[in-house]
Amino acid sequence: MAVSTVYTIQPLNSSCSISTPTKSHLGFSQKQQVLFFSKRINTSSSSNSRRSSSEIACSAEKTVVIGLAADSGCGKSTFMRRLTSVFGGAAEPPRGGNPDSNTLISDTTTVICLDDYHSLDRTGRKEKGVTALDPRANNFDLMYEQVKAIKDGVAVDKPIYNHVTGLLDPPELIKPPKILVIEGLHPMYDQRVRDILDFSIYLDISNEVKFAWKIQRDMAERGHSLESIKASIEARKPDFDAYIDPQKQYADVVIEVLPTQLIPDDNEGKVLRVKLIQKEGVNHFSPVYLFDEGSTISWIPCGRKLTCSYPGIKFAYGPDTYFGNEVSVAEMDGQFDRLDELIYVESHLSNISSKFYGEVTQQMLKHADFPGSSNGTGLFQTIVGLKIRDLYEQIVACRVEALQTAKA
Ligand SMILES: Nc1ncnc2c1ncn2[C@@H]1O[C@H](COP(=O)(O)OP(=O)(O)OP(=O)(O)O)[C@@H](O)[C@H]1O
Ligand SMILES: O=C(CO)[C@H](O)[C@H](O)COP(=O)(O)O
Repeated sequence: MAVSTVYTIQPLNSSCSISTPTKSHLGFSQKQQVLFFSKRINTSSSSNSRRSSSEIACSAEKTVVIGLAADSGCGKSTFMRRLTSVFGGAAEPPRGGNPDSNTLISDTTTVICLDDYHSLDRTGRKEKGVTALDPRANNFDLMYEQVKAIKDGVAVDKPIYNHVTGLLDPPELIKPPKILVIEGLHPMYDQRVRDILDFSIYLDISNEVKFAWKIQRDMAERGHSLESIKASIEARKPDFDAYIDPQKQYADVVIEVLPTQLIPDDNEGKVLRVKLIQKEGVNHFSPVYLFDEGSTISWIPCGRKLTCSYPGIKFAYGPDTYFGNEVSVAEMDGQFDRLDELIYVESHLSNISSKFYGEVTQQMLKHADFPGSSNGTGLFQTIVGLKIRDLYEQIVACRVEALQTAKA
C-alpha cells in the first residue's frame, strides 16, 4: 500500500466564505468564518472516509472537536486522564459549579460527557422501559446544536445528568476551549455530530475483557455481586450491539482489547492483546508504524534489551481493511515487566508524534499507577494522546498559514 501525501496550502476564492463577527446570546464573539483549503494528493484510496476527498478544509473554526466512544466502564476516564496529561495541567470540574458535574476542564481541553444529553432521567427510562443506550433516551438535536456552537466559538448552557441522583440538573455554562472532547456512549451515532468531529476514537473492549474489568471495579470497589454484574451486562447487550458497537466503523482510530493469544485458552483476562486500528487518509493524522511503513511485521522484543516474564510480549504491524476502509494496525500482546525498558520498544515505533526521544516512556512512567500501564492499552492510549496533540497543532498551524496567505 504505497502512500504519498503532498499538502499545499492555498486560499480558494470561490470556496472562501467570510462572515462578520456576531454576538452570541451570552456575549461571546462568534468566529470569523474563513474557510481555506489545503490540497491533498494521496495515492491511497480510503473508501467511506468522510475526509477522503482530494481537498481538505483548513477552517478558522475556534475549537477542535474530538469524539471518544465506548461503553460504560471501558476506560474512557483513564484515557482522558492520559490525554489531558499530554497537554500538561490538571483537569478539574467547573469551579464553583455543580459538585456532580461530569465535565472536566484543563488549560487546553474541556471534556464533556454525553450522558448529559440523556433526555430521560433514571425514572423516565424505567417508566418507558428503555436503557440509556437507546437513542430515544437521548437528545441528539441538542447535542448537535451545542457541540456545533462550541466548535464555532459560542458558549452554551449544557444540561447535566446527575449520576448520583439519576436526575437532570440545571445546566452549566461551557465556554469554547481549544480542544473539546465529547466522550460517552454516542459521539458518532448521529451523522450531524459525527460530521463535525475533527477526530474520533472508539474503545472496543471485547466481552470477556469487559466482564473482567467490570468484576474488578464493581465487585471490588463498589460491592456489587457477581450475579448483578452479569445481569447488568446482559441487560445492556442488545442495545449495546444495536446502537453503540456500530459506531466503531466511523472511528478514525479504534483501540481493540482482546484476550491474549500467548496463553492457550486463557480465561483470566489479565494478559491482553491490544490492537491500534488506524484509518488511512485522515486529515492531519498519519498512522504509527513499526520498523517499516506498509510492511507486515511480527516482532518479539524480549531478550537482552527487554525483560519479559511468561508469557512474553509480541508486537505485530501491517496494513488491513476495516469496515471497507484501508487501515494500518499495530498490535501488542503481553505485558511489560519493567516500564523503564519501554524506551526500547518506543525507539522502534515511528510517527508517534512525540516532541522528544522517550516521551511515550516518560508519560507511561508518570502514570504507572493507571489501569493498563503495563500493557498495550496504556501504550496505545498514550500514543493516541500524542497524535491528538499533533493533530491539534497541525490544525492551528494550517489555520495560521491560511490566514497569512489570505492577508498577503
Ligand atoms: N486498560 C485497563 N486495564 C485494566 N483495567 C482497566 C483498564 N481501563 C479501565 N480498566 C478498569 O475499568 C474500570 C473503568 O475504567 P474507567 O473509569 O476509565 O472507564 P469509563 O469508561 O470512564 O467508565 P464509566 O463510563 O462507567 O465512568 C477501572 O476502574 C478499571 O478497573
Ligand atoms: O451507560 C451509562 C453511561 O455512563 C450509564 O449507565 C447511563 O448514563 C445511566 O446512568 P445511571 O446508571 O447513573 O442512571
